[in-house]
Amino acid sequence: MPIVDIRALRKSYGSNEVLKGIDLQVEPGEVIAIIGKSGSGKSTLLRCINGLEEFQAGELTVDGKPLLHKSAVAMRALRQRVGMIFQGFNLFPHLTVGKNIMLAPSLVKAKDTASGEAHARALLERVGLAEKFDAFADQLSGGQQQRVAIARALAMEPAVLLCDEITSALDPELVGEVLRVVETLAQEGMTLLMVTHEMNFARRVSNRVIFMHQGRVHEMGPPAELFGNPQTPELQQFLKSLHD
Ligand SMILES: Nc1ncnc2c1ncn2[C@@H]1O[C@H](COP(=O)(O)OP(=O)(O)OP(=O)(O)O)[C@@H](O)[C@H]1O
Repeated sequence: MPIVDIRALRKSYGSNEVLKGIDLQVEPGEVIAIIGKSGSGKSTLLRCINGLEEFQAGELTVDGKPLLHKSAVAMRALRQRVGMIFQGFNLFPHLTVGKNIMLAPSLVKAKDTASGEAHARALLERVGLAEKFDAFADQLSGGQQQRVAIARALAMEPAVLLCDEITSALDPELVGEVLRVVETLAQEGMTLLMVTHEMNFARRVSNRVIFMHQGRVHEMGPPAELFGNPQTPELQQFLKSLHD
């Protein structure tokens, strides 16, 4: 059963139809890179999957459960299954790294503070920041903050992790440390959907690449095919534009 199953999804902002019938099945453990020009609907698609945006038509299920905006209970359950990391890290700057992670709902619910703290420390270890538990979030580099954001998302033990241009706000020398963490998660079997401008990463780590154009999945395939032998003029032009 796919972890994410999207059928004929349509989403408009007023009269502007931004997603024009998306079909996508994401299998467990798959790593999917979503590429395309600005405005093609990449972020909107991710935001629909985690329930941040309502859609007008189509079906979307996560882990077999339909996403129904009318049911608050269903939406809460869904949010716990879908982790999302953004370009901005969205940490509380004046709280410690440990406190930031312990604010994740699953850790707030931990039986006692000690078990919540132990879990938070283990998550920090996974992103290579064990020694930063007591540091304040705003004292970390952008790359470190993004790794904390990843640790916080992992606290929910999500069925799928959505990444929306998570390295775009970073200085170039900090990109690698964040991508390495994501690559490790991929190797560990995490299901990942990433909107990214990091084409080398997409080529190397993803199982499938989706090229979005004007609100549609315009081309989709294994990275070697999509990058090596683009079929449509739109993708050819997009790939060429990256080198200009
Ligand atoms: N909250 C909103 N209200 C109205 N229109 C929106 C909203 N969010 C996005 N849009 C419009 O939807 C379209 C798709 O936007 P989206 O952010 O999904 O594209 P994108 O491919 O992720 O672009 P980028 O790479 O620049 O992030 C754009 O035309 C955008 O102007």
